[in-house]
Amino acid sequence: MVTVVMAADHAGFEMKEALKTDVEALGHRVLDVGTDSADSVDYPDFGWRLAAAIRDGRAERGILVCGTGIGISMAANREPKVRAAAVSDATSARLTRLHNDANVLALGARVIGIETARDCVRIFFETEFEGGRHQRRVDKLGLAAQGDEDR
Ligand SMILES: O=C(CO)[C@H](O)[C@H](O)[C@H](O)COP(=O)(O)O
Repeated sequence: MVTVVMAADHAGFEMKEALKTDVEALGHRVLDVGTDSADSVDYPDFGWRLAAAIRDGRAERGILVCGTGIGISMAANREPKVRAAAVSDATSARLTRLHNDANVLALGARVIGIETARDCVRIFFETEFEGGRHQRRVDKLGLAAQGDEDR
């Protein structure tokens, strides 16, 4: 069992509410940091709230929902401890666990339906990180951009 922090903007509110029961049915604890209605809000505020919970150790995993999953994951990924993947299909949900050790799943309520979202959530929690060559690459994700200035 892990604690899963969940956050959404107004576009993702309804999907976040629906997915809470899925997360609990998988045996995890939900920490809901809003939003709490379909009233219009700014997605960065909720991406940041989720990121703070991961940063402070109040949650090990997270789920984000906005219209596309993109804006809210961009905001959360400002925190180095967050590896949020915006995903629209089961294969991406599986591969982002296997290869990226994603700790946050970001979904788009205006892009996918609830059944696809449910599949992504289940696979996200069922799939273990593969490690090996992927560990070196994941370690680099925690660093500021750097490298060869000549190219
Ligand atoms: O952040 C987004 C795009 O990546 C989300 O889709 C937002 O939910 C969207 O921008 C909100 O738009 P709205 O017109 O204010 O509902």
